[in-house]
Amino acid sequence: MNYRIAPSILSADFARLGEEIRDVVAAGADIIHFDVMDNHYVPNLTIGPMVCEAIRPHTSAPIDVHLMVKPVDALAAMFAKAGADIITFHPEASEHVDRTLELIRDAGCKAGLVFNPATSLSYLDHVMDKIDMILIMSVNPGFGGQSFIPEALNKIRAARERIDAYTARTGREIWLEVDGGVKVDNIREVAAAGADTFVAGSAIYGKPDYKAVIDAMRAELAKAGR
Ligand SMILES: O=C(CO)[C@H](O)[C@H](O)COP(=O)(O)O
Repeated sequence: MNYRIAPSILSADFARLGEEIRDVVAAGADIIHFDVMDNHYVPNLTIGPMVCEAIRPHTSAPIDVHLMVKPVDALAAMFAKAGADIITFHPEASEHVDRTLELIRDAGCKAGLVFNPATSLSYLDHVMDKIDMILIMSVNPGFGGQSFIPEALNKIRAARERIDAYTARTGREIWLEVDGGVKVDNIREVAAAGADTFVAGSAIYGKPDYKAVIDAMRAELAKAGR
């Protein structure tokens, strides 16, 4: 299994964002996870396309933009222009999920749907061909540093079954990302349930030695048995 670790810059020092991004990539991160909150869809406010554009020259690692915004389409287009590689959004925040997925892909990015703890995976039923990543939230969106909701493991297993059936039929890979409360001490269980891409904010940026955390996560992943 090809595992990917995606530090969430939500927990980085925003006053030194470029340096924080270079540091986690030097420490072994595969992807930069970029949380966009609008104080409407979620009760918090973070960063927009201008910040994405500003950090783009600081790394060649993929920038994975998680849109916690409503409406979605205008901002998705702006992030594609600002240098995002992957753009995910919450299906219930879009009036036309299929259209938003197409908009993101037509702009040259990978597209994905995000599922809150209480959102049904049935949104996937008719759009698998237009999805490159599924993101399962293991916390309610809006804040870093929350505890992992154990029921998310069942949803990860269900998403993994859908992906494996789809890949067996089409040969096309879809990434399965998990976000919220992922730490060294639970990443192995999350991987065993079927995830291949792991967002971690406070677990990485909350410690002084990013490499030690990422190495410890990889050591746990090596034992996951998938
Ligand atoms: O999307 C998010 C919150 O909405 C964050 O990416 C997520 O919670 C990661 O933070 P942590 O690893 O500290 O839980």
